Amino acid sequence: MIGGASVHPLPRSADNTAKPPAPHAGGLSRNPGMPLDLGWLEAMRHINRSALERRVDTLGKRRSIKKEHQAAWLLRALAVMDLTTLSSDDTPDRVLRLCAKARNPLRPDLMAGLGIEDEEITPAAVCVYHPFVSIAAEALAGTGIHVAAVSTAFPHGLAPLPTRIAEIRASVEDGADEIDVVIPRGLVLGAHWEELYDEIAQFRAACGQAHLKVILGTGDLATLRNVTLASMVAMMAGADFIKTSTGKESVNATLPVGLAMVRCIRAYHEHTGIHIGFKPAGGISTAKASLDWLVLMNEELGRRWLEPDLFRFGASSLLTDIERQLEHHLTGRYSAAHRHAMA
Ligand SMILES: O=C[C@H](O)COP(=O)(O)O
Repeated sequence: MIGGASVHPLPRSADNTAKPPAPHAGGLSRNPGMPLDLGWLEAMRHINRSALERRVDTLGKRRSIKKEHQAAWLLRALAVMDLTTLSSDDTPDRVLRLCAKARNPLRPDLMAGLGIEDEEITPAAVCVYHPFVSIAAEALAGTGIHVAAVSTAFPHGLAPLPTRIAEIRASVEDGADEIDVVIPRGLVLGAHWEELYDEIAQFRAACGQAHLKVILGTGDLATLRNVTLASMVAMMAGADFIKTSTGKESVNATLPVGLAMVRCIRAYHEHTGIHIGFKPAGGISTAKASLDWLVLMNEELGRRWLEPDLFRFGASSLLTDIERQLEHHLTGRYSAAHRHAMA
């Protein structure tokens, strides 16, 4: 379930320069979904790619994050992270090490240097394949760190529908409270919107109380129009989050695609009053990239969408660079990546 994990300071205003305020503590109700509205889809078809690209170009240029606030933003990036391992050679030991890292993501000397040794700093969730869900759930019990399972024949989504639905149920049964499903990209490429809607609605039902994140596999979708229409269908069908990529496509999360998706989230919110979360994932491995995404969220959707119940990074190696940058912030020096436990 999304919400409830520890939250950390973040800049207050949309100018990306203000000091961190008190943490926000609220949780959210689920997205109940709505009937498939083909007329609304029709109205969303016209995408101005160059306008989106121009907007992305302005991010971070017009208003850069002040140096003295960078550490707070990096801690925010950590707090909204789904710390992920999705490798073919994953083992129970690796997942246990990842969970230990999630419980204590920063070295004690960094925590002390930043003056946050008394705070609970954790990523929002650990994200794993189904066979490791029960191990992660046990290792993270009582921490408030969520357990996310990738599901529905990740990364391609090409197993029979009953198999994919059974996989969701099995992961929920094993203790996952967030389910990251993939869609069959062919349903988007063939404009089979009713079928896509029905599948996602069934995924939503199978999740029960677990929150549903819908991975679009944007690198496979060919056009920003497809990304937009798939985002809208996913939200109408009951997605609590929409997520860019699996990390396995040849094109990962990009800012123009992210911008198109957050504008869909804004449109859905304006139309229904419902807050949908956003999870860029795949290839986000540097602190600098994470700041670009945070600025995008802050400027496009506002501060509310910087909380872990509405924003996540899916990332397997980002934490290592965040630690390095925090160390640099404190000491003016970079240490070797191997000094950081996830390297
Ligand atoms: O959902 C998370 C992604 O699979 C992580 O991708 P990454 O390994 O490129 O960070």
